[in-house]
Amino acid sequence: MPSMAANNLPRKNDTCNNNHTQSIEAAKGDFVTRRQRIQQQRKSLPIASVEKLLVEEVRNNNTLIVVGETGSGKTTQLPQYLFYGGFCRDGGVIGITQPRRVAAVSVAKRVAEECGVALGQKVGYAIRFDDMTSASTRMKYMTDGLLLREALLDPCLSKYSVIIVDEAHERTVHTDVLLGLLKSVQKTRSSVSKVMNGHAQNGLLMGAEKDKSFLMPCHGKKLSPLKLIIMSASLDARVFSEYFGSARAVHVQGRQYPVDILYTHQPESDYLDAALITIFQIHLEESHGDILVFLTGQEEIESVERLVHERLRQLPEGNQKLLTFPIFSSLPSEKQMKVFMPAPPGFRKVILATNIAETSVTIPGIRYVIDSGVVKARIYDADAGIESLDIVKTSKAQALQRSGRAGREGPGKCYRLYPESEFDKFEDSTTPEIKRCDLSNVILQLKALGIDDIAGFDFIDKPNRTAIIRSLESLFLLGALTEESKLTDIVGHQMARLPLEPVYSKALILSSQFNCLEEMLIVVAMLSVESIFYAPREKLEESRAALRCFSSPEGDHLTLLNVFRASNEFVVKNKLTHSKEKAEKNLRKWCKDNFINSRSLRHARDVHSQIQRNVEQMGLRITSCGDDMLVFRRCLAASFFLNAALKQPDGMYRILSSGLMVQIHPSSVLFRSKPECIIFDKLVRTNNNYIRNICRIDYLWLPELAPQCYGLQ
Ligand SMILES: Nc1ncnc2c1ncn2[C@@H]1O[C@H](COP(=O)(O)OP(=O)(O)OP(=O)(O)O)[C@@H](O)[C@H]1O
Repeated sequence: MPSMAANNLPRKNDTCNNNHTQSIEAAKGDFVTRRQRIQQQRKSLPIASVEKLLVEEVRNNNTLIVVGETGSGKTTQLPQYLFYGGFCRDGGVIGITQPRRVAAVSVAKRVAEECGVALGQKVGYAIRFDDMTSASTRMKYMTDGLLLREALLDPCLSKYSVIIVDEAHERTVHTDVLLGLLKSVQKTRSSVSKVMNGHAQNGLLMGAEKDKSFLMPCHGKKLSPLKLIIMSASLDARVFSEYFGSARAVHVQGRQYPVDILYTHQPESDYLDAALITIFQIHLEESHGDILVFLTGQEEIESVERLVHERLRQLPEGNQKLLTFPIFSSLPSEKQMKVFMPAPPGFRKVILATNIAETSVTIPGIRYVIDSGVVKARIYDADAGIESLDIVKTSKAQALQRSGRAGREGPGKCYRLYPESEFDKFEDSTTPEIKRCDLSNVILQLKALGIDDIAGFDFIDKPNRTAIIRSLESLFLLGALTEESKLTDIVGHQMARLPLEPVYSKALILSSQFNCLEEMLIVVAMLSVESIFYAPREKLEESRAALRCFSSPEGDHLTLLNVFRASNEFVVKNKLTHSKEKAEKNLRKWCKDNFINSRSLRHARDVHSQIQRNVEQMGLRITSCGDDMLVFRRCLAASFFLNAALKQPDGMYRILSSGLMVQIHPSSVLFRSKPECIIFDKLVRTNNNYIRNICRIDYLWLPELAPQCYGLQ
């Protein structure tokens, strides 16, 4: 792989700089200083000294793999180099995909600032339900899932001249599907540009030669070949290069600042406690600088947050200047963005994050990283046909990314809460998600893109065959596919349009026939967020009493419905008598009094509005079943029948579709009453196989409502 030596010296003739000279001169005071500092910082990035070389490489190669250390400047700089290198000259857009929303938004903001433009003009972002782009946007940051959805409407991705797939090493399921799709689009566009000089066949052109089923309607558009750049800090360039037909790979050398890595001597039995101790060790002993802690999920983050506050109260006042900021995927975007705001003078910020802050993001002020060494990952048991979220060790690549979040503005330190010998045993890279997840959603999306031969699709890593078959089976049973594995005319297409897990989409579609879509919208929204209830250890009895006020003997779904409706009533009453701010404050208090997680409830309310818009656009009728909850439970049984389970003499449950033995999670309102037959929403594996979100059903409903699965044949 050729290496590009980088030096940190400022260069002459920085094009972007020249273009900005006028605006810099016009600006005053702080603004000028900040702009100058940013431009200085840009020039000192390792990637800056190879700008021209990189632009030449992209000009000469349709596909390029770019590998560079964390913080070398790939994500923020390369799109600008290409913009000024003329790649948008004919109105083409440079699309940069990120695996995560927070990265797409925060990097776009930074690049807009570097270019001295308003966000949404030359530089913009687009994530699900939030489009900050305009006709003049030429550098567009987005999630990889969003670009996949764009491909549904424009299979040739004709507005893009360049697509950069960033953080490809993460190998999320969306990244992998996108890579296969882009490879195909690239071939199609190359043939279109050739054919345009000759003949186009009814505007339909063949995609990848291998994938004969992939016909792409390009409507005789004049298209230039698509430039594709695959980018990452820790990427096995060879795998990607081979996949793209020996594509050229370049390595940008050099990192910005050193990061000291510190390990524990012994393995830690409780990483949460270890994280807490390390936070305070840094806070009390180390010089200024903010702290970023990697944990596995919302529950852990919120419990560490509570413990930090408790310990702070025990410290002398002078040492209490520590502020906590959580960040996890289900936190509303504007709350996520709070982590990027500087701490007030004299205060230190501690950010408690999941792996969503692991790649691409630069959080200003971070000097210390605490890495728990674990992550919550999707694991699919193809034999049982069940996906679960398990806590697993990170890979070396992930550990590297985590430490890379320090040392972006100055030298940093990374505290790994495990011994070095354990790090040596980590896998080099994370197993691609496509090899360990339920494929139903991917298959639905591919089918909607017109790709019928799933096993024949050119995946960089083929998913497990049993997993494909399992997912095809469950989509068939849900009514999304015909026996020939084609998308069904109505249900299949409707399910593909909804941005939800297939079983949730099915529940919404069915509920409109059962006349309980109003209730199902609420329940699907509440199921889409993590932990609505919280039960602090020291107030266990009070929190249980609060839960009893909402709980339904029929199960958790109806309990969640009661919570949502009670909160709605409270909001409506409050809106009449109070200002918006006061009403929101009151709702937070109501949540606190009732041991309800106000963040989660707010997120559920957002999801509810979004999916309500979706179903209205699809023309589904939103009606209510009123007090007839039997209808609603029957609708749940008709949708979640693959998750039906029967009580065994020992109080365990057997999942009917797979035979797997499971237990009701203690947080369920049905934990004690243990009905004979139930449906559940999720399987969580700890030491036991726990099922969560349970609803009581009648066993005899199953052959009636899901004869395709339980019919007597
Ligand atoms: N929002 C920001 N605020 C301050 N500095 C920033 C910001 N975003 C980027 N930078 C600076 O630009 C540098 C390069 O960031 P960039 O995201 O382009 O690097 P990268 O090579 O893509 O790294 P990674 O692979 O870790 O995402 C950072 O190290 C930091 O110094």
